[in-house]
Amino acid sequence: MRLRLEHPSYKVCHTDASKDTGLIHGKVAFVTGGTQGIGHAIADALLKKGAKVVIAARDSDRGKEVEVDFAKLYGEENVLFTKCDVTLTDSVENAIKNTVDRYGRIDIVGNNVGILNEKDYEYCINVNLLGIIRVANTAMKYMRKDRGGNGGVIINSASMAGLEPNDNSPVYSASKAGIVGFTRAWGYSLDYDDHLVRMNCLCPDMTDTPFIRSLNLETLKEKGVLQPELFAEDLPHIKSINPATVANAFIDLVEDESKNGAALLVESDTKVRYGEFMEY
Ligand SMILES: NC(=O)c1ccc[n+]([C@@H]2O[C@H](COP(=O)([O-])OP(=O)(O)OC[C@H]3O[C@@H](n4cnc5c(N)ncnc54)[C@H](O)[C@@H]3O)[C@@H](O)[C@H]2O)c1
Ligand SMILES: CCCCC/C=C\C=C\[C@H](O)C/C=C\C/C=C\CCCC(=O)O
Repeated sequence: MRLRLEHPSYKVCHTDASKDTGLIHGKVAFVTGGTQGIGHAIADALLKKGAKVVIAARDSDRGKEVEVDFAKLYGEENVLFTKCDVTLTDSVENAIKNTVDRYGRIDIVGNNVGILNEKDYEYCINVNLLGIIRVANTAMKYMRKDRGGNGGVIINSASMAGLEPNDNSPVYSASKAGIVGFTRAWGYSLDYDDHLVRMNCLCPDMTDTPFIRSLNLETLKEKGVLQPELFAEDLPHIKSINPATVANAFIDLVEDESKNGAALLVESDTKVRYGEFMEY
């Protein structure tokens, strides 16, 4: 049971689509897992602010549907679906190459894919942690200013579970804590002035997406979650966050150029704040 006190540094995060900070309008974004849930909300928020968005996902049928839907709203020149499985290096390289072939550059990465699977822990780490590293390292090659890119920002989807123990899912928690460490280490990189790529992460609490909606006693057992009965009982009582709130936090991390190596905690629809870490 978590004790959630009012924190003095809660901030208001709302996307003003008409405000042009010069960091999103006309820029090129690559969003993994962009066909549903948080990734879809991030893609939508970026398109609203005038970015060109490449949606990278495994399911081509769903991907093409989402491409058509977004094209109707934001113009077909501004959206592209590309097939991508984040566990496969060739697939990630191909998806990022498709992005650069179509739009000539990458400025923003929504590095968002993640799953829950305590049973097949190697696969879970492969998707959640190695997948994030694979996408970030591959995008970096095209984004780094010192390698011919334009700099930019990579935002990794971690979780509150990476900061406080999600006691039902230690492997998931470990993968997300790994993402927080990866992000913070990049944020401290001594050659930032050369590469000019910021890296931040999002740490949302339970968010109302197909991922969370698919959880019930049977699926929790299938995924090897600890004490599934206890958590299945809790699930209907949890108030999930709106994915649009998480997308607004994402936009904040892109537009606030002072943030590098930061973790933005989305605790509820009204409680968003930056994580505070020990300084040495
Ligand atoms: N929903 C939450 O409560 C919550 C809270 C905190 C963090 N997160 C994190 O946010 C991210 C998005 O979560 P969501 O709730 O929108 O999930 P979701 O399952 O609804 O969407 C994730 C998408 O990623 C895709 N995907 C899975 N494996 C893939 C692979 N190998 N390659 C490419 N795509 C793959 C899925 O098919 C799906 O389309 C995840 O990293 C998740 O861990 C979610
Ligand atoms: C009711 C729990 C069902 C199992 C959920 C499993 C994974 C969810 C992953 C999301 O990323 C959730 C995000 C944050 C949860 C973080 C910490 C939970 C701490 C446990 C508690 O509430 O006491």
